[in-house]
Amino acid sequence: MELTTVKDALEIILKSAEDFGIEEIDFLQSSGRILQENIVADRDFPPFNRVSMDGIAISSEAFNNGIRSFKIEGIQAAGSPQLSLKNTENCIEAMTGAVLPKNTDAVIQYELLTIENNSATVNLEAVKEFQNVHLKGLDRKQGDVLIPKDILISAAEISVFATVGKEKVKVAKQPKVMIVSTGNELVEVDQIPAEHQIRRSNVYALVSLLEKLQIKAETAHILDDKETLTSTIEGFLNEYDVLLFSGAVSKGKFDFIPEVLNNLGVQKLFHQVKQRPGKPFWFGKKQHKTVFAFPGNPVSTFVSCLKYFYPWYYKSVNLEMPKNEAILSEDFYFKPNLTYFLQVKLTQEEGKLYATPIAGKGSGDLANLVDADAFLELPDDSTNFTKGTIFPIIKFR
Ligand SMILES: Nc1nc2c(c(=O)[nH]1)N[C@H]1C(S)=C(S)[C@@H](COP(=O)(O)OP(=O)(O)OC[C@H]3O[C@@H](n4cnc5c(N)ncnc54)[C@H](O)[C@@H]3O)O[C@H]1N2
Ligand code: MOO
Ligand SMILES: [Mg+2]
Repeated sequence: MELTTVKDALEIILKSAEDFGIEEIDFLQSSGRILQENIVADRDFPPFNRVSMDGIAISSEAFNNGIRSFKIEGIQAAGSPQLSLKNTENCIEAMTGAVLPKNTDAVIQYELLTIENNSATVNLEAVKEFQNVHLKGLDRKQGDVLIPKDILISAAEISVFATVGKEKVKVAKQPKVMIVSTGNELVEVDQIPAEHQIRRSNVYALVSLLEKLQIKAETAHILDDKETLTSTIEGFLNEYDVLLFSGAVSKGKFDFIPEVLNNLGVQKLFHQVKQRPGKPFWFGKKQHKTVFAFPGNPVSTFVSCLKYFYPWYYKSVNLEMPKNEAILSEDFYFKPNLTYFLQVKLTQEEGKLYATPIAGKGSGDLANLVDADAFLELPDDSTNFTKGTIFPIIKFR
């Protein structure tokens, strides 16, 4: 069977991106989600002439007319309505965050004053109009778009939602995802495996990788039995937008997933990719349902999720996928005519990112991932990869 190249596989996957619509959620729950509305300034930023130093507010004209001692008329606190200076040769004490009092246009900080007998004496050569005043509308004007739609929400956006009173924000809906492990050898995390068993680690790697995208996936385990697989997966296809499988897609006597999916009407878009690890990867669609069936070896599942599910999700929510690259720090040799996802440790030196190979013992060696930060993507058309060459990387830290 002809293998699909990594490039073609990714292209097919990106073409099958889906739109999951829009939902409105609590602004504080929106970090990591993709904004689906423009956020507009409900008033000027700042909304009034804001005092930006604790001190006294004066009329700069009075200062320029030679006055240096200003009788204190009152105190303008933050959170109090605007006061008015009655005699422009006097001053009002004014606090950071307060409205600049009427008839004043400059603030002198306490450090530059002496206050005695309710009078503030200024020891300064010059006072500039609006010094220490953050002018109304200086940052943004009412009606300005503060945040455009289609951006990834982070703490900076959360603070803007709060300041404009957006308690609910419109974000892209997340796909409903079911992560399925298969295999009679697998037991739960809290179980003691028998000699011939192992714990089902791949599903939890996938759960965690999806959590990074703010997707809360559900999980299930199905034994290697065709009928159980068929009836359970049929239910999942009705209920979920995306099914992620790990295992049972290769040549084994109990690798039933491709056959079962085919019987359930999921159209295969490719099976087997020109890559290591992850060669037996199967991908298909049933109308708007998307099925990623990753090979069961732990590193295969791990890298395939990053290489294929991540870009599919980014495309689906209309977001640019970040691209990274690094410099290979030592020569590396890989013979097979396959794209090789080499595990690497990343280090930064003089502003450059270097990737040091830590290949591990193959796609079953999940403990090796702990020492790696990323996969370096080495193309299928070479065997000798020389130190100093730049390659794309898929980071997972
Ligand atoms: N005759 C051939 N055999 C194999 C080929 C091949 O081309 N011809 N490909 C190999 C490659 S490459 C891979 S990768 C694996 C893929 O196998 P499957 O997708 O069929 O996965 P399983 O057979 O179910 O399991 C493989 C391996 O992974 C372990 N596994 C499975 N699920 C989990 C899980 N949730 N957590 C932890 N470990 C899991 C499973 O116990 C097996 O050890 O096939 C090769 N064989
Ligand atoms: O695709 Mo497999 O991961 O090379 O063991
Ligand atoms: Mg197998």
